[in-house]
Amino acid sequence: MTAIEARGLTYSYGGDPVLSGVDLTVSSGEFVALVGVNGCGKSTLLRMFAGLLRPTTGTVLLDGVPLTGFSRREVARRVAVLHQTLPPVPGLTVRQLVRQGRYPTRGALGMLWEPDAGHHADQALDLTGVAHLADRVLDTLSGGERQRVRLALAVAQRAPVLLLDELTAHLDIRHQLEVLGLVRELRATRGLTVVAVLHEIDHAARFAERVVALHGGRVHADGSPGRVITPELLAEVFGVAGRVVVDELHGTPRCLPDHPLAPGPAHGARAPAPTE
Ligand SMILES: Nc1ncnc2c1ncn2[C@@H]1O[C@H](COP(=O)(O)OP(=O)(O)OP(=O)(O)O)[C@@H](O)[C@H]1O
Repeated sequence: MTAIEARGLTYSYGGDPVLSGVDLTVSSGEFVALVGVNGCGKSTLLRMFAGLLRPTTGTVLLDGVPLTGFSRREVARRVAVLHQTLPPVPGLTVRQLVRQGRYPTRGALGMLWEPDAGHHADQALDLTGVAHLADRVLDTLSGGERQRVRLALAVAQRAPVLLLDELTAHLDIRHQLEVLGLVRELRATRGLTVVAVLHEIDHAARFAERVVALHGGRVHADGSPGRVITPELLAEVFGVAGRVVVDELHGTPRCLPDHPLAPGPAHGARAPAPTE
């Protein structure tokens, strides 16, 4: 079943379009990695998937229904977003945030009416490895701790679609592997659909089953990591000459970037042949 579909999406913040004709279908239960250079529109696309931005033209469909047909609460029941920032509420603790942050389950008076809300929040804190931080005040947390709390907040929402932007920002290598492994596990155990912006191509290769590369406002490549992550992609999309080898342990591609290609005509050229 299709979870999210983008049909002919364009978006402009006022100047030249950032996205100009994005077509993308994400099936239920898929883990899709979005890759591309800084500023190519990955976050913009995720924000449109979450209903936070309206496309200039084109349509986003959730479960086959145009997003515009859902209220904000209905969207939030279906789609959880990893927020870029935590609310600047003085004195708010991690547990309070994750319990109260379950926006879609709130009643008219802003009270949590779902009997399991506290349990789900505590479970999300456990799952994301931040239970020990539950009583800490948000603004005392380190960057990496805040990042994992943001993930707990998204997981606590228990929406079937998880949109993750900058998931591994601020995390050390162990925590990067842990959160990516956790997301993969959630996808397997809860059948979540995951769309994640990943800057580390090797992470995309290792953890996602499908990689979508945005370039020039469109989908430039879309397929399994083995098909999409190639020296040509490094050259055409990232402007980098490099090699791609197969990681024998995981059977996934691994990039060995060598040097930036000269800007201009060289960008888009094929990467040089591997050297010894
Ligand atoms: N609110 C805004 N107003 C004007 N321009 C914006 C706004 N938000 C983003 N942009 C511009 O739109 C383009 C796409 O931004 P976006 O954040 O979607 O890129 P991205 O691919 O997620 O980048 P990065 O990898 O650096 O996070 C960039 O050129 C950015 O400067």
